[in-house]
Amino acid sequence: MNELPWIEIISALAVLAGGGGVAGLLVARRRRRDQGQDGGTTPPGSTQAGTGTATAPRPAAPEEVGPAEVAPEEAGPAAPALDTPAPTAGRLVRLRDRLARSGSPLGARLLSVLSRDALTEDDWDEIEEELLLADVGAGPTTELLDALRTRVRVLGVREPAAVRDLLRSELVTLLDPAMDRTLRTEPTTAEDGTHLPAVTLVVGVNGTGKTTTVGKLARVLVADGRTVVLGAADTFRAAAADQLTTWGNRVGVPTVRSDREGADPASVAFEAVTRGRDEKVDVVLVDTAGRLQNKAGLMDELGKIVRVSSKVVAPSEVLLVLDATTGQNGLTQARVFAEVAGVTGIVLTKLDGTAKGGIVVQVQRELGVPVKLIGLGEGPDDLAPFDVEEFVDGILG
Ligand SMILES: Nc1nc2c(ncn2[C@@H]2O[C@H](COP(=O)(O)OP(=O)(O)OP(=O)(O)O)[C@@H](O)[C@H]2O)c(=O)[nH]1
Repeated sequence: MNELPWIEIISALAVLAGGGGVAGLLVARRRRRDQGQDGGTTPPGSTQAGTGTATAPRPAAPEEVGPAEVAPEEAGPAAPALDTPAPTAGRLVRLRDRLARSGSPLGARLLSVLSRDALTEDDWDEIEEELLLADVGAGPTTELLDALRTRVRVLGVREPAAVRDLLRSELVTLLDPAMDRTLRTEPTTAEDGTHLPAVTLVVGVNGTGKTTTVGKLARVLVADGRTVVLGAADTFRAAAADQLTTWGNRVGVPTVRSDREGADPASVAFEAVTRGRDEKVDVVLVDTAGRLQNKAGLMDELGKIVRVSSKVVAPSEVLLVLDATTGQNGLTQARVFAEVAGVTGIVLTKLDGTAKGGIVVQVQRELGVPVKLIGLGEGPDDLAPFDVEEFVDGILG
């Protein structure tokens, strides 16, 4: 029997096996990259079902520094290759279809009514109902209706493109584009030359997406070239610190945490801010608990965190995380936090899962504080700086 065909078959099998291996590696690598960036739908530390339960193991042994109960979490030698977070610029445009996908977007529904031939009182009632259902709030709804009625009557606008422009400009006005939405994340220098990191406290009721937002915000800052330290001051739920550490590790950001459940959150915040100062880091992001039963307890805890951190450097941002799907209930919580914690900006999460985008208007009006960031999904880079015009274009579909 001729040996040549066998040699060829064996070589061919070897090539196939080798090639398959390379292809498999490429697929696996691409899958990992996709999960880490745009296409990823599973954030670190959360379950597939998105329940927020931390499943990730603690990746590195903590190194003891500072008071015995607080230990910083390092990226560690076993940490996987770092992610490259998606650039911040253009994120809202990239995620815009998430707004349009959340049921029928408010803008599109309004447009369909406004484009009818002759607008009757019933049509105007329908518009009012749409606005109220979308959580725009009673006051802003009346304002928008009045403005639209006047302009439709005075200008006699009829063609769809003109109606769209009209609605767009009224929605933009309602969202107050003049509000300052910049995140204060610039470090400063004290008179004696000490480096002072910018400190951002993230507050809000549990389950709104606080820990996830801190993780995503760290990625936004890293994408913008900032150095970051995380402080896991949500010591109520031990898994929150694990979740945060995992987020940090993915972008090479250390987490200061306590291994003792129920440890003093103010002491963790203090250690995080101190580390940020000593290591000349740009921004310290502090996650807090917020599941306190009453206002007095909340006031005590947040007040203490602010007081104690301010011994090193006072927070330049207090971001309140609100779940857009909770409507009026969220607004009540927001008022309490705004009163207690001196909120400087709102992060509205889960706007991808609701047709109630109007909550942005109501929250800003009620609290007099701008929405600075919005969450549009569970992927690690699904947090975008809020931009009024891009948002309105999103809800107009
Ligand atoms: N669809 C969607 N889900 C989000 C968004 N932001 C956060 N989530 C999900 O909301 C759930 C709760 O998020 P967490 O960050 O654990 O909430 P938390 O406020 O820190 O909760 P505690 O740590 O228990 O106080 C997680 O499953 C997140 O993935 C968003 O913008 N869109």
